[in-house]
Amino acid sequence: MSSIIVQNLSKCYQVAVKKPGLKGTLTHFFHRNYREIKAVQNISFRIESGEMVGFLGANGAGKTTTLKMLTGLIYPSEGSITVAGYIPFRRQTPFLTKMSLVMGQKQQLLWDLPALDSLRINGAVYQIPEKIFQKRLEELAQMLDIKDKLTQPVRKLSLGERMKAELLAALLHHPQVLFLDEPTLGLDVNAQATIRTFLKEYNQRYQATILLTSHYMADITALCQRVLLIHQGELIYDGSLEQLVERFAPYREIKVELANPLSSQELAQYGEIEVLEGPEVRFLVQRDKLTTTLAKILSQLDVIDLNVTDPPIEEIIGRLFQSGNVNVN
Ligand SMILES: Nc1ncnc2c1ncn2[C@@H]1O[C@H](COP(=O)(O)OP(=O)(O)OP(=O)(O)O)[C@@H](O)[C@H]1O
Repeated sequence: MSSIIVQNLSKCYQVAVKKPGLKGTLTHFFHRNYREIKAVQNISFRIESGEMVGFLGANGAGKTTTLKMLTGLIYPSEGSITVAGYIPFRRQTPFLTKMSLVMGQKQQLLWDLPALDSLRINGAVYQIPEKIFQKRLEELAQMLDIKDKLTQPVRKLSLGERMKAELLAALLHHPQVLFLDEPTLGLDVNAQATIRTFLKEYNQRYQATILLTSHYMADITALCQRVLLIHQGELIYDGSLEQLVERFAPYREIKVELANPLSSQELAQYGEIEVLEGPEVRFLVQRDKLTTTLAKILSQLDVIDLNVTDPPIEEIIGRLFQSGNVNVN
């Protein structure tokens, strides 16, 4: 069953344009000129219940705008959305109890109070009975390993601890659909990994549908088999991450350990030399030339060890962000 259905969704922002200087300010006061920003343009996709999908795009591509429309914070200019069977911008109570939005750069916990107080407020807002509240608190705090920090004022928590407490607050009412906008932003590698493990466990334990944006590809590769790629407001890819990498990694890396070192002149015929250190050499080879190059290396050189790897995924995605040159499946 589809948990999120988006059809021909668009969002245009009207932005007032003001000329510089006093004259510009006065003119602007009496007569405003507007410019249109097409933040999201005619995008359609479906996400099944329990799926965890990555939402990728460069800065300003339209991710947050889409998430805001999916959670009913802003109206779409055109198109339709259904989330857990509801139309988000109507903001009906049953809809609000079925979903949650966590933004890495915004917080809902009250700064000067212990997180537990904010959690209690959320418990009351969502009308969670005391027994269930205690049970969920215990369970989520344990999964997030944050129990002993909940009585401390939020301002005294580290960034990672605060993010864990934010997630706890967002999940107390057990939403079926979870929207995450950069949940690991600014966290160190260990804290990122903890959040990732938690999200995976939460998704599996409660079959929650999760749509996640992150600029850290490690989050996406660890959590999402499927990705949506948005470029200048348009959906340019909807499919598996694996296929995306397969199709758009233009070259592969061959790492070879030779029995005897050879000069770069002798090795140049096998591919572009990336690194040459004694008997170890790394070549960059076009994907379509991989098999012939491997055969040539193995038949002509005295090889002790050889392995083939893809270029880093950040590099592939970064290139796609720049070119936007992908066709939607
Ligand atoms: N409230 C707004 N008024 C006018 N323009 C806006 C508004 N919010 C976003 N935009 C513009 O819409 C476009 C999409 O912005 P959006 O925040 O959705 O991108 P994003 O993919 O989330 O980027 P980032 O990764 O930097 O957060 C950008 O050009 C942005 O400047």
